[in-house]
Amino acid sequence: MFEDINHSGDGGLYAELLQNRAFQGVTPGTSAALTAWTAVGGGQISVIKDSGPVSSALPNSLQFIVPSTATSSVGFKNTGYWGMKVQQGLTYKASFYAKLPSASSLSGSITVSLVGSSGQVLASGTISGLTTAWKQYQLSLTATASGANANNAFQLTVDGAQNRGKTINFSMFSLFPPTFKNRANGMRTDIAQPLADIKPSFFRFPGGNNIEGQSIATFWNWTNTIGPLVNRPGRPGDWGYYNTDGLGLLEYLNFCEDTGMEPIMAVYAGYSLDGSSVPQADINKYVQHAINQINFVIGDASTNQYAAMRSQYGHPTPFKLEYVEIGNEDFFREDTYQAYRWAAFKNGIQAAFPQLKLISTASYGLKLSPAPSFIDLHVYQTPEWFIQNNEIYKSRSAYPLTGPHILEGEFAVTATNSSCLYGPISCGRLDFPSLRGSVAEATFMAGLERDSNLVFGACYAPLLQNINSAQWTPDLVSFDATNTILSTSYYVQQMFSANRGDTILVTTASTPQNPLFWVVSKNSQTKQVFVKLTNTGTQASALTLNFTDLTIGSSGQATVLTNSNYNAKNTPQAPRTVVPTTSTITAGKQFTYNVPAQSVVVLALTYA
Ligand SMILES: [NH3+][C@H]1C[C@H](O)[C@@H](O)[C@@H]1CO
Repeated sequence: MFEDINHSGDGGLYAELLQNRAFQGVTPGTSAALTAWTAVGGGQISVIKDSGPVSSALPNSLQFIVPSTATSSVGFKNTGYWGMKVQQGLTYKASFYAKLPSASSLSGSITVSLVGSSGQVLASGTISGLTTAWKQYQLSLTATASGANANNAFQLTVDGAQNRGKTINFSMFSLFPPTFKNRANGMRTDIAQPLADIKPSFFRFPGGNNIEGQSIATFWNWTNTIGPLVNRPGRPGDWGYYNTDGLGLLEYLNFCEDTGMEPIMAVYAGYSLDGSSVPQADINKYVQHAINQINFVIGDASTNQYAAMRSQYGHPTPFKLEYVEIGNEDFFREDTYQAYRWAAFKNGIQAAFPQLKLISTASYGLKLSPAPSFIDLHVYQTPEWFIQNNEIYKSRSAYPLTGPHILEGEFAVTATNSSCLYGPISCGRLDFPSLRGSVAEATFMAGLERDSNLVFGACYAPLLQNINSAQWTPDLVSFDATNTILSTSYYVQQMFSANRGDTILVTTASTPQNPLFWVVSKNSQTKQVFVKLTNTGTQASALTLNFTDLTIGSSGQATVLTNSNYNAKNTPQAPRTVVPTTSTITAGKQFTYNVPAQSVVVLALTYA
C-alpha cells in the first residue's frame, strides 16, 4: 500500500534528488521558499513570482544575481532531501530551465557540478547559450568520486568577475541518479528493489489519506500528475508537505509493470479530510473524473482522449487493472457515502467498465445500494489483538462468502498499549516494527491466508518512511539519503509473499493453535508445499507434521525470523539486528520440526 506519507514519494521512492526543485507551493520572498537552496560565493538568490514564468503550472522562479563586487566563482546549490548520495562511476541526469532578463547576456558558461561536504568536485559539466527566453538545459554528470557521506550538493556557478550585477532566472531543476529499470522520471533503486523482492501481487495507491485532500479543492487530481514535469503544479499533500506530483499516475503504473504488481487504484470519492463531502448535485462531475482516470489506465487510445494521453506519454497498450477502490476510509462520512457517493461511483464506473471489481471503503455491514462485492478493511492494533483475532474472518455467519470479499488494505502493529494505538512513542507507539509485532502480524496473516476464499488481498501500511520526516511510525521500510533499513515486518511480508501456494491445505491438530499458529498451502505449478508457522511464545515447541494425502520430499528449506530479544528491531543504528536465516531440514510424510521461540517460520517442502 503506497501513499506519499513520511516523504515516501518525494524524497523517497521517487528518485528525484533535489528538494524544492520547482518552488511549488512556496511563498516568494520568504526564507522557507528557499528550502534546500543556499547561495555559494556570495551569490544572491531569492524566489520570485515570475512575471513571465516557465509555465502556468510553475509560477515561481529562482532569481540569481551576481554581486556587483564579485571577484570569483559565485552561484547556489541544492542539498537534496536531508542530503543526497553521490556514487563514483554513476551518471546523474541534470536539467533546469533558465532565462536572462531582456537585453542582457551572460559572459562565459554556467558550471554545473556535484560537490562533496567539503566542497570537493565529484562531477562537473558546463552549459552555455542562455537567452532571454526560457530554455531547458540538460547534461549528464558522471561522478569521478563518491561523496564521503550524504552531505553532497548540486551546484551551479558562474564567473563572478565577468558577470558582476547580472541576473538569471531559473526554474524546474531536476537531478536523477540511475533509476530502477532505468525508467525516466523513475524510482530509487535501493528502495524499489527491496519492494520488488517481496514479489508483491498488487500495489494499492495513491492513498490512503493522500488521495482525499485536506479540502475538496486539493484532492489528488490525477490530471495534474501526468505529462511533462514543467506542467505539473503539485499540490499540498495530506501529510504536511507539498507533493511535487513528479511521481504521478503513469509513474505508478510503470512501477507496477516493472515489478509485476497489478494496481489496486483508488479514485477520489468526494470526501476530504476536513470532513467535507462533494454535494450530491456535483458528484457526477467527480464520477466522470474517475472514469477518465480509468480510461487513462485501460481505455482504447484510438477512441478515448484520456487513453490517447497514455499512448502519447509512452504506453499505447492498456495497463492491467482489475480492482478500483472508491475513496479511502469513507467510514468517516458514511452518511454521504451511503446516501449517494457510493452509488454514484459504483453505478457510473460499473456501467462504463462492467469488468472492474469496485471496492467499498465504508464499514463492513453498512447497508449500501448496490451492495458492494469487495471491501477494504483497515486495522492498526497491538500484538495481542492480532494474535487473538487471527481467525477474525473464519465465521461464515459473521462473514458470509456471499457478502463482500475483503482486502485488508492496511494493517500493522502500531503500539504495545491498546489505549494508545496512535499516540507518541512515550505511551507505547512503535518507532520501528518489533519482532513481537511482526510475529503477531504473521499470525494474523496466516489466518487471512486460511480464509483466502474470503480475503483476496492484504498489505501492510504505511510502506515507507524517510527517517528525517516521519509523520507515521512504524513503517515497513525506512531510509535516509544513503541507507535503507528493512524491518522485521518487511521480512514477514517477504517470507509470506514470496512463498505462495494456490491451494490452502486443511489441517487438523492434536492440540489447538496457540502459542503455535500455522497455515499450509500447496503450489500446484511448482509442486511445493508451504508451511507458514509462528511461535508467539517464549519457548521453542516441537511440531509433528503428518501429511496424509501428499508424498512429501525427504528434505526441505526452513526460513526463520527470530531473536532472543522479543522486542528486537531493525533500526538505522542497527539495521540488521533481525534477519531471516535459511537452512535445510529433514522432511517427509511425517516429521517433527522444532519451532523456535518467538519466531516466524516458512517451511518450503516438495511433493510428488
Ligand atoms: N490513518 C491511516 C489510514 C489512512 O488510510 C492512511 O493514510 C493512514 C496511514 O496509513
